[in-house]
Amino acid sequence: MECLAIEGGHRLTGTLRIHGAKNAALPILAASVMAHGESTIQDVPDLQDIRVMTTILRQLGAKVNAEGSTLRIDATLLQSTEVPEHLMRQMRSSIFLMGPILARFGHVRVSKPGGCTIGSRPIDLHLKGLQALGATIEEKHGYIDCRATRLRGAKIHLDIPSVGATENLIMAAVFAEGTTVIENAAREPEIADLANYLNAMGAKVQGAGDDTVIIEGVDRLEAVEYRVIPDRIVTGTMMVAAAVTQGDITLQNTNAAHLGVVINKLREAGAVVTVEGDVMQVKMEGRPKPIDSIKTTYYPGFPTDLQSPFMTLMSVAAGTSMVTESVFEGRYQHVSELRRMGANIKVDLRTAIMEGVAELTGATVEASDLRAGAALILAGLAANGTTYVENVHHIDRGYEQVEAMFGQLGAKIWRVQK
Ligand SMILES: CC(=O)N[C@H]1[C@@H](OP(=O)(O)OP(=O)(O)OC[C@H]2O[C@@H](n3ccc(=O)[nH]c3=O)[C@H](O)[C@@H]2O)O[C@H](CO)[C@@H](O)[C@@H]1O
Ligand SMILES: C=C(OP(=O)(O)O)C(=O)O
Repeated sequence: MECLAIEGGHRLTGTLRIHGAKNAALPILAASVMAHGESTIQDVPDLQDIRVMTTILRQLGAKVNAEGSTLRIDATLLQSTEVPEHLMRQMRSSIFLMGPILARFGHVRVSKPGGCTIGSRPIDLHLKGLQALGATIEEKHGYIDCRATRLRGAKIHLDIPSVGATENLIMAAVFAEGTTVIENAAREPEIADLANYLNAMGAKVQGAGDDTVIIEGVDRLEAVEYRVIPDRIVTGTMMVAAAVTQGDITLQNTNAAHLGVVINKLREAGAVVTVEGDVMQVKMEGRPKPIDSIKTTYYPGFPTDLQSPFMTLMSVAAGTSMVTESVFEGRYQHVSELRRMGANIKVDLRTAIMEGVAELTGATVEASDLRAGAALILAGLAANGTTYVENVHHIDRGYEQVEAMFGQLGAKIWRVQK
C-alpha cells in the first residue's frame, strides 16, 4: 500500500510558492463549458480532483489541453449532457457541472456526487434553487434529470449559506432570462473568484463574496484567459506546519485577506506572522500556546477545512484548547489517529477538548479524508520517530505533490510502499 513516511522532529524552514486553489479551479473549470471558444485557465493545481474534472469535460466532448498549470478548454462543440455515474462518484465537485450544463443545453443528467466522508452532504439546496429557476427535476434509479427550455430569473433564499449551491446557482442563473437574486449566499473567496471569471466572459454577476448575489441573465459568454486565486487552505496548512515544527517559513502567492481569522488564531498560539503583499512569513519559537476556542463556521469565520490541522497544533500546545465543528457532522475522524500518536483529545458530540502533550510519537495512521490526512502529516512532522500515513489518495485530492511541497521546506517525508 502506498503511504507517506515522515521522520519527525525537523523544523520547517525555507520558501514555498502556494499553488492555485482547488476549490476555485473546480467550479471555474465547470463554468468553462458555458464559453464560446478556447478558455485559458492559469494556476490550476495538478490534483486528483482536477484530473477527474478534465476527464469529465473530455468525456462530454470538450477539448482539454494541459501545459504545466495552464489548462486550455474548448467546449464549443460539447455534445453530451450526461455525466457518467462512475465519474460523478469520484468527487463532490462533479456537482458543479449541473448548473452550467443545464444553463447551456436546457438539460443535464447527473447522479449523486461522491467526495470525502465528512458528513451527509445533501444537495437539496442545489436542486431547490434550480427548481426556483424553473427547472423540472426527476430523481430516478440514482440519477437526477434536470430540464428547462430556458431558466427564468428568480429570488432564491438559501436555508444554509452553502458554497456549492451558491456557485451552482450563480452559474445556472448566468443564462437565465431576467434577474436572479440569491439571498443568504455563501461568501467564500472562491465564490468571488468564480464570479470574476464569469464576469470576465461577459456575465453580469454582482455582490459575489457578499450574502446577496444578483445575476442579470445574458445570452452568451466568450472564452477568456483567467488566473485562479491562491489556495487559502493549503496556505493555512503550511502556516500550521511551520508553527507545529517551531519553524520559520516564507510562503509566496498568498492572500492574507482570505485568512484573517486563521492568522489571528495562529498568533494566539504564539506564531509570528508577517505579511508583505502576497508573501507571508510564519515563525514560531518554543512550544505553541493553547487556543482558547475555535468554532468552524461559514466565511469569514474559521474554515472547517483547517479544523483538523489546527487540532494537531493544539495537541502539542502547552495547555487546554477547545474546538467546535459546526459545519460537517463527521469531521473528527482524525481524532482516533491523533490519539494513536499520543494526543489527549476528548470529543463530546461536536466539541473537542485537547489537553496538549509535550510530544507526539510516530505511528502508522490512516487518512480518512483530505484534511484529516493533512493533519496527520503535520502530526508526523512534529512527532518523535517515524509516522506512516496511509490512504494518501485522499491527500492527493488537495495538495499538489505533497511530499515535494513539505520536502522543499526541509521536511523528511517520502512516498513509500508499505
Ligand atoms: C469544492 C469545495 O468548494 N468544497 C468546499 C465546500 O464544500 P460544499 O460546497 O460541499 O459545502 P457546503 O457549503 O455546501 O456545505 C455547508 C453545509 O451545508 C450543508 N448542505 C449543503 C448543500 C445542500 O444542498 N444542503 C446542505 O444541507 C452541508 O451538509 C454542510 O453542512 O465548502 C465547504 C464548507 O466551507 C468546504 O469544507 C469544502 O472544502
Ligand atoms: C472537503 C473538501 O473538499 P470537497 O468539498 O471537494 O470534498 C476540502 O477541500 O477539504
